[in-house]
Amino acid sequence: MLMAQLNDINVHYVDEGDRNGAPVVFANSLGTDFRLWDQIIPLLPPGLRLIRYDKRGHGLTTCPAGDYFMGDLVQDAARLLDMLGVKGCVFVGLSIGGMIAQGLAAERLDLVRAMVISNTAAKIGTPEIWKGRIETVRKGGVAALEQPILERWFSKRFHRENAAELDGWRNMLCRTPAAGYAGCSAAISETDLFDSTARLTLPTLAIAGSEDGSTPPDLVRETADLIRGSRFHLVRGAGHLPCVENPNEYAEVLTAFLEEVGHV
Ligand SMILES: O=C(O)CCC(=O)CC(=O)O
Repeated sequence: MLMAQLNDINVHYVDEGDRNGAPVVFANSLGTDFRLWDQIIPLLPPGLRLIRYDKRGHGLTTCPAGDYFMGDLVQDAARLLDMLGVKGCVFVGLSIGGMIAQGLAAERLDLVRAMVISNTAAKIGTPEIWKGRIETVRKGGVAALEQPILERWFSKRFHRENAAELDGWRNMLCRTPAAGYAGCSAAISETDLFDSTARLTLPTLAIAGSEDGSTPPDLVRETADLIRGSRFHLVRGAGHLPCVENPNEYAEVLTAFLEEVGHV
């Protein structure tokens, strides 16, 4: 097991593929760990260095008590990449992971040469929505929000046709520590990246899912439109986690982007 000892936390990560290859880094969504990308990794071209990690409060990474800030999450990513000696990666972030991507690109362009912002936005939800979710989770655990979250994460078709896999994602979600889910929710609640993202000029691919109940396509497109020259791809029939619902299409569009930016 790989654990990186950073400032105040230990981060669980995996560093696979070609250690001398061009680096691609993956950041997960709220309530998921780095297994989110399990189906994508084997579909990517050979020769890449593929790094995935569990953000604070998730997976095997330390789960501090209290509210987190987006700055903490961005610093964690930067410290991990510094520790691994990574420069000029393509950073792929989904939902809160996509917020981390935007924050990291704004602060550390030496680390990120291009980004994929998937099912995310410069601002997600409202402080009122997040306050309600945080209170519920701190009282009743993540399981108290399980049903509506799974409805936002996956299309109706996936719910109908993939009962066993859905159960696995439900388990991952419900086993997320309440403190980690609430801490990251507090970070999202306080985050509005509109101004800093509008100043970004790095190559960017935005991906949305047509059935996404958390970050609907229009919201993702609005953020993509802030970044000059960005591309937008809609995965039809998928919810908030298109890398799970349609890994082939997701890997295909990601590979095309990696080729376009000269990373493969
Ligand atoms: O998934 C995230 O990282 C945050 C967006 C969200 O609202 C997730 C959900 O629908 O529960």
